[in-house]
Amino acid sequence: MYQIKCIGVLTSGGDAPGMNAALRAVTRKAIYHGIRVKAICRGYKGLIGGEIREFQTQDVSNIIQQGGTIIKTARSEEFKTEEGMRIAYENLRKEEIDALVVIGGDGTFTGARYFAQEYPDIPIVGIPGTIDNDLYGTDYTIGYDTALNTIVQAVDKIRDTASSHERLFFIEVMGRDAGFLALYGAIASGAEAAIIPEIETNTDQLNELIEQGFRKSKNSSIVLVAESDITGGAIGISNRLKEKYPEYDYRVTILGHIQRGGSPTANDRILASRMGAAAIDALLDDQRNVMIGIVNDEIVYVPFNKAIKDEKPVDKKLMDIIRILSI
Ligand SMILES: Nc1ncnc2c1ncn2[C@@H]1O[C@H](COP(=O)(O)OP(=O)(O)O)[C@@H](O)[C@H]1O
Ligand SMILES: O=P(O)(O)OC[C@H]1O[C@](O)(COP(=O)(O)O)[C@@H](O)[C@@H]1O
Ligand SMILES: [Mg+2]
Repeated sequence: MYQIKCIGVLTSGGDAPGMNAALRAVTRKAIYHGIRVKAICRGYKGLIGGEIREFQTQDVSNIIQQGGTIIKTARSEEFKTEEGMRIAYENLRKEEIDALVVIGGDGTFTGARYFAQEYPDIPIVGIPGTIDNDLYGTDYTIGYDTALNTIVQAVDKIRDTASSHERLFFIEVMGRDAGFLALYGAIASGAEAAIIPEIETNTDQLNELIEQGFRKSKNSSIVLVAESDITGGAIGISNRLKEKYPEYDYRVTILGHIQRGGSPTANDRILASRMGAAAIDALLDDQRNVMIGIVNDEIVYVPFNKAIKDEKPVDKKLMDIIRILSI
């Protein structure tokens, strides 16, 4: 069996609270096992650019509570090319890195999978770091819980104005093409509805809300809308409302990047610590091209192709909960 002597670690794609906690766990667990650690700055972009430096245990001191990622992140078009991948591989060889831990989302794992096909001698393990929670094979991704809590805090504040002015608010949350933040954010904030891309009857959802529920017993309403071309986002939905029901006094709030920042919650720190340690265990166990997942509180290994390609289902019954609890 080939023994891993040095790993590279990078964060890639959108930053997520808890990425630093994962970086800390990967670094310390590797060093604990006598493996050297090299941090690659700015994701695949920095791998191509050779932005690589060795980390000691003190390099990850005092970061468990910090949002963002101290080793920076980036989205790299060059890594999608043959030439970009070749340069990346040469840099790994030059640095004597013989395995890679990538912390990111579906795009990061797609890149890792193609890279592994081209250069199979470098085992890669992925850690799911994205607020979107859109990866199959894991109940949670790092950053999702923090983003959800940020959404709830923001909606609580907006509700003050909604109820004082007796207004309807459409609040857009992130998620790319996934509705987890909108759906669970709606339940946790007591919103009257969630409009998510996984349920394609958005017009019906809007009509149902307005005709059956809205303003029967309340003078204000909050609707969480997942960003997506399918939903049209909060602006798209509100434009449709304006056409059909011009009498409503409504406002649109797009929460935007506040959802990506801030100190990670205890849950995200624990998840990141467990997943970071598990990534090193996986490499020691000769695993390759797998994402670390968590299912029913147990660590699992999910092949990259499954994590990326398989649809992660949302529990549509939760829409009923929102509807029933907002009568
Ligand atoms: N098809 C691909 N081939 C090679 N690399 C890819 C591919 N898709 C994504 N990547 C790499 O992964 C990076 C991060 O992906 P992105 O979708 O931006 O974020 P996330 O990993 O958070 O989903 C991209 O900037 C690119 O460098
Ligand atoms: O910050 P950017 O580059 O505008 O990207 C916004 C996108 O990144 C996210 O915040 C996180 O997505 P990823 O984790 O896939 O990068 C999405 O919810 C959002 O659509
Ligand atoms: Mg993604």
